Amino acid sequence: MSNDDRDRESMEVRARAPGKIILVGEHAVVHGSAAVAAAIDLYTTSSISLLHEGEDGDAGAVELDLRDSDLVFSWPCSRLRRALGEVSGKAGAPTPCSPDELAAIAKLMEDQEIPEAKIWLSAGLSAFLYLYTSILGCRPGKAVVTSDLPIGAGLGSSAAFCVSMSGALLTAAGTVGIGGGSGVEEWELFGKDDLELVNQWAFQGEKIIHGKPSGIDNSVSTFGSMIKFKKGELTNLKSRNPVKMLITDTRVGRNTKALVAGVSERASRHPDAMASVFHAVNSISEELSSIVELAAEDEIAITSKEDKLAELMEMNQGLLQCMGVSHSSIETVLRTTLKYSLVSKLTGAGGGGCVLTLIPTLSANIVLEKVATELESHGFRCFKVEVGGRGLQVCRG
Ligand SMILES: Nc1ncnc2c1ncn2[C@@H]1O[C@H](COP(=O)(O)OP(=O)(O)O)[C@@H](O)[C@H]1O
Ligand SMILES: C[C@@](O)(CCOP(=O)(O)O)CC(=O)O
Ligand SMILES: [Mg+2]
Repeated sequence: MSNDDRDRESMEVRARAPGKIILVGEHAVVHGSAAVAAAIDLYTTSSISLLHEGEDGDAGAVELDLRDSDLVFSWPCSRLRRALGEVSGKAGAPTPCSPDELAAIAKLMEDQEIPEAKIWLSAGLSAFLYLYTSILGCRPGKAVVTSDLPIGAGLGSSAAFCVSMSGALLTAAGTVGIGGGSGVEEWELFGKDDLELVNQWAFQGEKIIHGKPSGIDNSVSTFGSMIKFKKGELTNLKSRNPVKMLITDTRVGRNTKALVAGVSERASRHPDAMASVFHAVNSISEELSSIVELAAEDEIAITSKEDKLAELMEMNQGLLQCMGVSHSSIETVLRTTLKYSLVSKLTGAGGGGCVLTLIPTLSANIVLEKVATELESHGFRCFKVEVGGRGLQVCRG
């Protein structure tokens, strides 16, 4: 074992990746339209510690500790090798998870006692096993995950999970680099090429969780800021006065994979009508991007920018209803905020989950308090987030 390998084994690597809001364009982005998303200051943090193989021939285990759920999962390395073969870990670009590999991972899930009420975790566990074994091989190690994000609520917890995990695993493997080792705990940023690589791995993880992701969530979680995203192409949107958003979590659980599949089914039943819907969403996203950029260059006044954003968000919400992804809880939030002349739209996959409400700069705090109180009286949870911040960050403990 080289000194570098020994150093890596004795060190814990932590990576944190933000959740996101989609301002406009969800679902349509899966079908090739543009969308606009921004990172938010709620993070998922993954840590990896590599462990030594036992002296007595015990190959050790791969452990995943999901702190927020109070659940620990463990797979003996010998069991992983039997199921997946002698995977040795991969330093470069990812190879997509093959159907055979996915079937083997599904079998490995059967060994775990996932509580019925938390069965949705199995998609995240499968993505973890794929990422861990593909990057590090079947060597022993321990991963710990914590998150500020509500899970399965439209704020991109699946992407933040895949990005932070890929970042931590690739750093532990020595594939992407940060200096580290100063003993002082501080978050560092990766270089562009390293971020690109992490993003490619995270996208493969998202595919296991979402089925057919557009890649917008993992991209904004990796690179941060506010972005326009279309067909895999990312444009950074400069934004001098970040928009202020109130987020309302309806607490109605839903699943992105099922909602994305539902929209695709509707599109195959009504191809022409849905193509027009996706086209309209594309125009909305393009217009919203231009307004954000003009405002960054002081070409339009802030109030005029906010009026335009509000109108475009309202139009996008109507089209999301056309796609069949709204929900009665979302409609309740829309009606409630409209009483205070505030515009809202669902964010993420919809079907429940979170709703965005644009907070104009000139709106009084008292209005914000009143609307939040009324929303919470319906059993919803409101919170304010900072929009457009940093993406993936890493620290060696
Ligand atoms: N911290 C986490 N630990 C384990 N699995 C997670 C975590 N965060 C997300 N996931 C996985 O992602 C799924 C939620 O993803 P998704 O339905 O896309 O909603 P969203 O990304 O909007 O939160 C969960 O059901 C789980 O499988
Ligand atoms: C519906 C979609 O546009 C966004 C899904 O976001 P979330 O997983 O609900 O946070 C799907 C995608 O773009 O991959
Ligand atoms: Mg998701």
